[in-house]
Amino acid sequence: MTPAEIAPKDRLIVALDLPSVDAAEAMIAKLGDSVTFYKIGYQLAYAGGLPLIGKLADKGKKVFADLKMHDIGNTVTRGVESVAKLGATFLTVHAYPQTMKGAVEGRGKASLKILAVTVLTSYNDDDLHAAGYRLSVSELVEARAQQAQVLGVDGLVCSPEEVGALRKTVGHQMSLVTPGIRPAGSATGDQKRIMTPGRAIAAGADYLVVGRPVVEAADPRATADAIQAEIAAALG
Ligand SMILES: O=C(O)c1cc(=O)[nH]c(=O)n1[C@@H]1O[C@H](COP(=O)(O)O)[C@@H](O)[C@H]1O
Repeated sequence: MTPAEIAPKDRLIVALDLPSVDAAEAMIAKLGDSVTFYKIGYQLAYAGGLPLIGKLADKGKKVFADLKMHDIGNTVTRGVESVAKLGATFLTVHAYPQTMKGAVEGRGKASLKILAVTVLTSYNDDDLHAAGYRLSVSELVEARAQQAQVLGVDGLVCSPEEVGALRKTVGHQMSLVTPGIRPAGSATGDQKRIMTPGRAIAAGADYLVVGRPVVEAADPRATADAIQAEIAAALG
Protein backbone atom coordinates (compact mmCIF):
# COMPACT_ATOMS: atom_id res chain seq x y z
CA MET A 1 0.00 0.00 0.00
CA THR A 2 1.46 3.39 -0.94
CA PRO A 3 1.30 6.12 1.73
CA ALA A 4 -1.36 8.02 -0.22
CA GLU A 5 -3.60 4.93 -0.05
CA ILE A 6 -3.64 4.72 3.75
CA ALA A 7 -6.98 6.10 4.99
CA PRO A 8 -6.47 9.03 7.41
CA LYS A 9 -8.31 7.14 10.13
CA ASP A 10 -6.02 4.09 9.83
CA ARG A 11 -2.94 6.24 10.47
CA LEU A 12 -3.58 6.49 14.21
CA ILE A 13 -2.32 3.47 16.15
CA VAL A 14 -3.44 3.50 19.78
CA ALA A 15 -1.01 1.79 22.15
CA LEU A 16 -3.00 -0.39 24.56
CA ASP A 17 -0.45 0.14 27.34
CA LEU A 18 -2.75 -1.18 30.05
CA PRO A 19 -2.32 -3.70 32.88
CA SER A 20 -4.86 -6.38 31.93
CA VAL A 21 -6.95 -7.84 29.12
CA ASP A 22 -10.08 -6.57 30.90
CA ALA A 23 -8.70 -3.02 30.97
CA ALA A 24 -7.73 -3.28 27.30
CA GLU A 25 -11.15 -4.59 26.30
CA ALA A 26 -12.84 -1.76 28.24
CA MET A 27 -10.64 0.78 26.40
CA ILE A 28 -11.39 -0.82 23.00
CA ALA A 29 -15.13 -0.62 23.78
CA LYS A 30 -14.77 3.06 24.79
CA LEU A 31 -12.90 3.90 21.58
CA GLY A 32 -15.50 2.03 19.48
CA ASP A 33 -15.27 2.70 15.76
CA SER A 34 -13.05 5.76 16.29
CA VAL A 35 -9.92 3.60 16.28
CA THR A 36 -9.08 0.95 13.67
CA PHE A 37 -5.47 0.13 14.62
CA TYR A 38 -4.14 -0.98 18.03
CA LYS A 39 -0.70 -1.71 19.41
CA ILE A 40 -0.04 -4.44 21.97
CA GLY A 41 3.29 -4.02 23.74
CA TYR A 42 5.17 -5.36 26.77
CA GLN A 43 2.65 -4.43 29.46
CA LEU A 44 -0.39 -6.07 27.87
CA ALA A 45 1.44 -8.90 26.07
CA TYR A 46 3.00 -10.09 29.35
CA ALA A 47 -0.41 -9.82 31.05
CA GLY A 48 -2.00 -12.38 28.71
CA GLY A 49 -2.79 -9.97 25.88
CA LEU A 50 -1.44 -11.86 22.86
CA PRO A 51 -4.75 -13.67 22.11
CA LEU A 52 -6.30 -10.21 21.71
CA ILE A 53 -4.41 -9.95 18.42
CA GLY A 54 -6.61 -12.61 16.80
CA LYS A 55 -9.77 -11.33 18.50
CA LEU A 56 -9.20 -7.78 17.22
CA ALA A 57 -8.28 -9.04 13.75
CA ASP A 58 -11.54 -11.04 13.65
CA LYS A 59 -13.40 -7.79 14.37
CA GLY A 60 -11.70 -6.12 11.41
CA LYS A 61 -9.16 -4.14 13.45
CA LYS A 62 -5.46 -4.10 12.66
CA VAL A 63 -2.89 -4.95 15.32
CA PHE A 64 0.74 -3.96 15.78
CA ALA A 65 2.53 -6.58 17.93
CA ASP A 66 5.19 -4.44 19.59
CA LEU A 67 7.40 -7.21 20.96
CA LYS A 68 10.70 -5.49 20.10
CA MET A 69 12.53 -8.75 19.53
CA HIS A 70 16.31 -8.94 19.83
CA ASP A 71 18.21 -12.23 20.21
CA ILE A 72 20.47 -14.55 18.22
CA GLY A 73 19.27 -14.83 14.62
CA ASN A 74 17.81 -18.34 14.87
CA THR A 75 15.76 -17.46 17.95
CA VAL A 76 14.39 -14.34 16.25
CA THR A 77 13.49 -16.33 13.13
CA ARG A 78 11.57 -18.94 15.14
CA GLY A 79 9.86 -16.27 17.25
CA VAL A 80 8.73 -14.35 14.19
CA GLU A 81 7.40 -17.58 12.62
CA SER A 82 5.18 -17.96 15.70
CA VAL A 83 4.01 -14.33 15.71
CA ALA A 84 3.21 -14.55 11.98
CA LYS A 85 0.40 -16.99 12.86
CA LEU A 86 -1.32 -14.62 15.31
CA GLY A 87 -2.93 -12.25 12.80
CA ALA A 88 -0.91 -9.08 13.45
CA THR A 89 -0.14 -6.52 10.74
CA PHE A 90 3.15 -5.22 12.22
CA LEU A 91 5.83 -6.71 14.49
CA THR A 92 8.79 -4.77 15.91
CA VAL A 93 12.38 -5.96 16.22
CA HIS A 94 15.41 -3.90 17.23
CA ALA A 95 17.40 -2.66 14.25
CA TYR A 96 20.51 -4.83 14.64
CA PRO A 97 21.63 -6.55 11.42
CA GLN A 98 21.48 -10.16 12.73
CA THR A 99 18.10 -9.50 14.33
CA MET A 100 16.60 -7.91 11.23
CA LYS A 101 17.98 -10.67 8.98
CA GLY A 102 16.51 -13.33 11.27
CA ALA A 103 13.16 -11.54 11.36
CA VAL A 104 12.87 -11.22 7.59
CA GLU A 105 13.67 -14.94 7.30
CA GLY A 106 11.00 -15.80 9.88
CA ARG A 107 8.40 -13.62 8.15
CA GLY A 108 8.99 -15.43 4.86
CA LYS A 109 5.98 -14.90 2.64
CA ALA A 110 3.55 -14.24 5.52
CA SER A 111 1.48 -11.04 5.44
CA LEU A 112 3.08 -9.82 8.70
CA LYS A 113 5.26 -6.74 8.19
CA ILE A 114 8.51 -6.35 10.11
CA LEU A 115 9.27 -2.90 11.57
CA ALA A 116 12.79 -2.16 12.76
CA VAL A 117 13.06 0.16 15.76
CA THR A 118 15.89 2.55 14.78
CA VAL A 119 16.63 4.56 17.95
CA LEU A 120 14.05 4.68 20.74
CA THR A 121 12.24 8.03 20.99
CA SER A 122 13.18 8.34 24.68
CA TYR A 123 16.87 8.60 23.66
CA ASN A 124 18.86 11.71 22.79
CA ASP A 125 22.54 11.95 21.82
CA ASP A 126 23.66 11.85 25.48
CA ASP A 127 21.67 8.67 26.12
CA LEU A 128 23.27 7.01 23.09
CA HIS A 129 26.75 8.01 24.24
CA ALA A 130 25.99 6.65 27.72
CA ALA A 131 25.02 3.36 26.07
CA GLY A 132 28.41 3.21 24.34
CA TYR A 133 27.56 4.53 20.88
CA ARG A 134 29.80 7.00 19.06
CA LEU A 135 27.13 8.12 16.58
CA SER A 136 24.51 10.81 17.13
CA VAL A 137 20.82 9.88 17.03
CA SER A 138 20.40 11.11 13.46
CA GLU A 139 23.53 9.28 12.27
CA LEU A 140 22.54 5.99 13.92
CA VAL A 141 18.95 6.21 12.66
CA GLU A 142 20.25 6.78 9.14
CA ALA A 143 22.76 3.90 9.31
CA ARG A 144 20.17 1.48 10.68
CA ALA A 145 17.59 2.54 8.09
CA GLN A 146 20.04 1.78 5.29
CA GLN A 147 20.83 -1.63 6.80
CA ALA A 148 17.11 -2.37 7.26
CA GLN A 149 16.37 -1.53 3.65
CA VAL A 150 19.17 -3.76 2.34
CA LEU A 151 17.95 -6.64 4.52
CA GLY A 152 14.35 -6.43 3.23
CA VAL A 153 12.69 -5.05 6.37
CA ASP A 154 9.21 -3.63 5.66
CA GLY A 155 9.22 -0.47 7.75
CA LEU A 156 10.94 1.64 10.40
CA VAL A 157 9.98 2.98 13.80
CA CYS A 158 11.58 6.38 14.31
CA SER A 159 10.75 9.73 15.83
CA PRO A 160 8.91 12.26 13.67
CA GLU A 161 12.11 14.34 13.72
CA GLU A 162 13.85 11.80 11.45
CA VAL A 163 11.01 11.22 9.00
CA GLY A 164 12.04 13.87 6.47
CA ALA A 165 15.61 12.57 6.15
CA LEU A 166 14.51 8.92 6.14
CA ARG A 167 12.07 9.46 3.29
CA LYS A 168 15.01 10.58 1.18
CA THR A 169 16.92 7.44 2.20
CA VAL A 170 14.24 4.77 1.86
CA GLY A 171 11.66 6.45 -0.40
CA HIS A 172 8.10 5.17 -0.08
CA GLN A 173 8.98 1.47 -0.12
CA MET A 174 9.18 1.33 3.68
CA SER A 175 6.45 2.40 6.15
CA LEU A 176 7.58 5.07 8.61
CA VAL A 177 5.85 4.59 11.96
CA THR A 178 6.34 7.29 14.59
CA PRO A 179 5.80 7.17 18.34
CA GLY A 180 6.83 10.27 20.34
CA ILE A 181 3.55 11.93 19.39
CA ARG A 182 2.26 14.57 21.75
CA PRO A 183 -0.88 16.61 21.03
CA ALA A 184 -0.29 20.26 21.99
CA GLY A 185 -0.45 20.69 25.75
CA SER A 186 -0.09 16.99 26.68
CA ALA A 187 2.59 15.74 29.08
CA THR A 188 5.89 14.70 27.48
CA GLY A 189 6.64 11.98 30.06
CA ASP A 190 9.81 10.02 29.20
CA GLN A 191 9.74 10.85 25.47
CA LYS A 192 12.57 13.08 24.22
CA ARG A 193 12.07 13.32 20.42
CA ILE A 194 8.46 14.44 20.03
CA MET A 195 6.06 16.22 17.67
CA THR A 196 2.36 17.02 17.48
CA PRO A 197 0.18 14.73 15.30
CA GLY A 198 -0.28 17.38 12.62
CA ARG A 199 3.42 18.17 12.34
CA ALA A 200 4.39 14.48 12.24
CA ILE A 201 1.99 13.84 9.36
CA ALA A 202 3.17 16.99 7.56
CA ALA A 203 6.75 15.71 7.97
CA GLY A 204 5.72 12.54 6.10
CA ALA A 205 4.96 9.91 8.76
CA ASP A 206 2.71 7.07 7.57
CA TYR A 207 1.44 6.01 11.00
CA LEU A 208 1.39 7.69 14.42
CA VAL A 209 1.61 5.63 17.62
CA VAL A 210 -0.10 7.27 20.60
CA GLY A 211 -0.40 5.73 24.06
CA ARG A 212 -0.77 7.77 27.23
CA PRO A 213 -2.28 10.89 25.66
CA VAL A 214 -5.25 8.67 24.62
CA VAL A 215 -5.49 5.87 27.17
CA GLU A 216 -4.95 8.17 30.16
CA ALA A 217 -7.27 10.91 28.84
CA ALA A 218 -10.46 11.74 30.72
CA ASP A 219 -12.30 11.08 27.44
CA PRO A 220 -10.16 8.72 25.29
CA ARG A 221 -12.63 8.67 22.41
CA ALA A 222 -12.80 12.47 22.16
CA THR A 223 -8.99 12.62 22.29
CA ALA A 224 -8.65 9.98 19.55
CA ASP A 225 -11.23 11.85 17.44
CA ALA A 226 -9.28 15.11 17.88
CA ILE A 227 -6.04 13.39 16.79
CA GLN A 228 -7.82 11.88 13.76
CA ALA A 229 -9.10 15.36 12.85
CA GLU A 230 -5.59 16.79 13.16
CA ILE A 231 -4.25 13.99 10.91
CA ALA A 232 -6.96 14.60 8.29
CA ALA A 233 -6.31 18.36 8.34
CA ALA A 234 -2.55 17.85 7.91
CA LEU A 235 -3.18 15.57 4.92
CA GLY A 236 -5.25 18.38 3.39
O1 LIG B 1 8.14 0.54 19.06
C1 LIG B 1 7.43 1.41 19.57
O2 LIG B 1 6.21 1.41 19.38
C2 LIG B 1 8.09 2.51 20.28
C3 LIG B 1 9.35 2.87 19.82
C4 LIG B 1 9.95 4.04 20.28
O3 LIG B 1 11.04 4.42 19.84
N1 LIG B 1 9.29 4.79 21.19
C5 LIG B 1 8.07 4.44 21.71
O4 LIG B 1 7.52 5.19 22.52
N2 LIG B 1 7.48 3.26 21.28
C6 LIG B 1 6.20 2.82 21.87
O5 LIG B 1 5.18 3.76 21.54
C7 LIG B 1 4.32 3.96 22.66
C8 LIG B 1 4.33 5.43 23.03
O6 LIG B 1 3.50 5.64 24.12
P1 LIG B 1 3.22 7.09 24.69
O7 LIG B 1 4.53 7.73 24.98
O8 LIG B 1 2.41 6.81 25.93
O9 LIG B 1 2.44 7.83 23.61
C9 LIG B 1 4.78 3.05 23.78
O10 LIG B 1 3.97 1.90 23.75
C10 LIG B 1 6.21 2.71 23.41
O11 LIG B 1 6.57 1.40 23.80
